Amino acid sequence: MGLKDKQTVKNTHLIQAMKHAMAGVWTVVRNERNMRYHLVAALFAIGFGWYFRISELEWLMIALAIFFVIASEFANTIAESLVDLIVQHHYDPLAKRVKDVAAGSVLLAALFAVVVAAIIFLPKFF
Ligand SMILES: Nc1ncnc2c1ncn2[C@@H]1O[C@H](COP(=O)(O)OP(=O)(O)OP(=O)(O)O)[C@@H](O)[C@H]1O
Repeated sequence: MGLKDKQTVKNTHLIQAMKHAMAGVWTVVRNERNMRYHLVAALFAIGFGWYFRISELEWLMIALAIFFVIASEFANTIAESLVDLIVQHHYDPLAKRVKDVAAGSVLLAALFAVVVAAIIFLPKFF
């Protein structure tokens, strides 16, 4: 059960809903190249955090940055998919606007993550 089933009615129980949600997560990880870069960056941040024994507050900021980037990438994928569904790959200035703004939100989230990582880790290196 997942993205490939033909269900179009509401989920009837929690397990069914969870399976569809997990299929959604997997489809983003599998299909979005940028998502894989985000996950590698997150693994590095977690590795450095473990190595430098960062504080609880620093872990919270790293977790916030990681989830913010991932959530933005999901929103970006939703926007791209909806645009493609609506315009079917025909050029449309509004489609461009939606996709560019969605991509911009991922860029801003990634910048936030870089700033958080720099504030936490740069002093530990130098
Ligand atoms: N239907 C369209 N009409 C107008 N411009 C489009 C359309 N589809 C894509 N574009 C332009 O091409 C760019 C790339 O679109 P695409 O769907 O490949 O997203 P993407 O760059 O792969 O996003 P990401 O890298 O975040 O996965 C968009 O940001 C937009 O500027």
